[in-house]
Amino acid sequence: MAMAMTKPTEQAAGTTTQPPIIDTEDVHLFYGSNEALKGISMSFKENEITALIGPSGCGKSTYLRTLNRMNDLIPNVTIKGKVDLKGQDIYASNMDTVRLRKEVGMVFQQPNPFPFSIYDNVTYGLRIAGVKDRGRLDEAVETALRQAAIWDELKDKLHQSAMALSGGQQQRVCIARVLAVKPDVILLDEPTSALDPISSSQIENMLVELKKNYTIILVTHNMAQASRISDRTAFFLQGHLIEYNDTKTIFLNPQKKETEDYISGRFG
Ligand SMILES: Nc1ncnc2c1ncn2[C@@H]1O[C@H](COP(=O)(O)OP(=O)(O)OP(=O)(O)O)[C@@H](O)[C@H]1O
Repeated sequence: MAMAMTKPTEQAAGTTTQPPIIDTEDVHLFYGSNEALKGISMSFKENEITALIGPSGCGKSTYLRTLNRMNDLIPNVTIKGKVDLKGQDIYASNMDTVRLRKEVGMVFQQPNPFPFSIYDNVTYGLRIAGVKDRGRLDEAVETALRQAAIWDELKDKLHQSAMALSGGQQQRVCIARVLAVKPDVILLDEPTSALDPISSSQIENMLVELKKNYTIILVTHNMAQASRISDRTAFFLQGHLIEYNDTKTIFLNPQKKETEDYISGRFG
């Protein structure tokens, strides 16, 4: 299929002069010889939610993982192009990837709590960073669980196993675990697709609250979710970024035929 190759970043740049928190340019990613990302240029503004949408296999998760170098953990991956976080090249040889993944935290599709207590899950990142002060850890647990909108439900069972919680509660604990290390950016890869509608809606409401303090980038197959909570939406197809714009424009007035076909359910 012929892909329109206008530079989508320019559509999304708007008139603000605030520099993007993440800026990516011409990102290519190969799994062996399979080119999964074919030159992605897009940037993200602080305190916004961006949704990445597109049919299965179009490269959304792969692109998300380039933003905190999670693809480094996969063998035979080659990445070309630029990914800057607050003006710093995250692929520079001196980049501390542990620190990077604190600044750009990640939440996965399946809730993945550690087989520890709720308290130990939320304090995990702080404790490996050497924080031992009980008062500081207690405060961090309360703050993160409040931000994840689950403090009231869990405050009396912090020392129970996180594995015994429902899927929706586990996912909010996983989000609290990311929040506890005070990231700038939170990447979420289909965070509600394994959850029931009530848990999904609690997480959506939480994300809208969180964007006051964080930049949020979300892969979702749920177009209603993208249109409900995101400020901007990026449509991917076959490793290309087809269109990136305000969410309203993408859903109500898409500029590209491929986007229109996808959001109207004509393919994918
Ligand atoms: N670990 C991997 N090793 C090899 N190829 C991979 C790997 N992960 C993804 N791919 C390939 O890269 C391409 C993009 O996959 P990716 O998972 O990024 O797509 P996606 O849009 O997130 O799909 P989905 O919505 O189904 O999760 C696909 O062709 C896929 O098979």
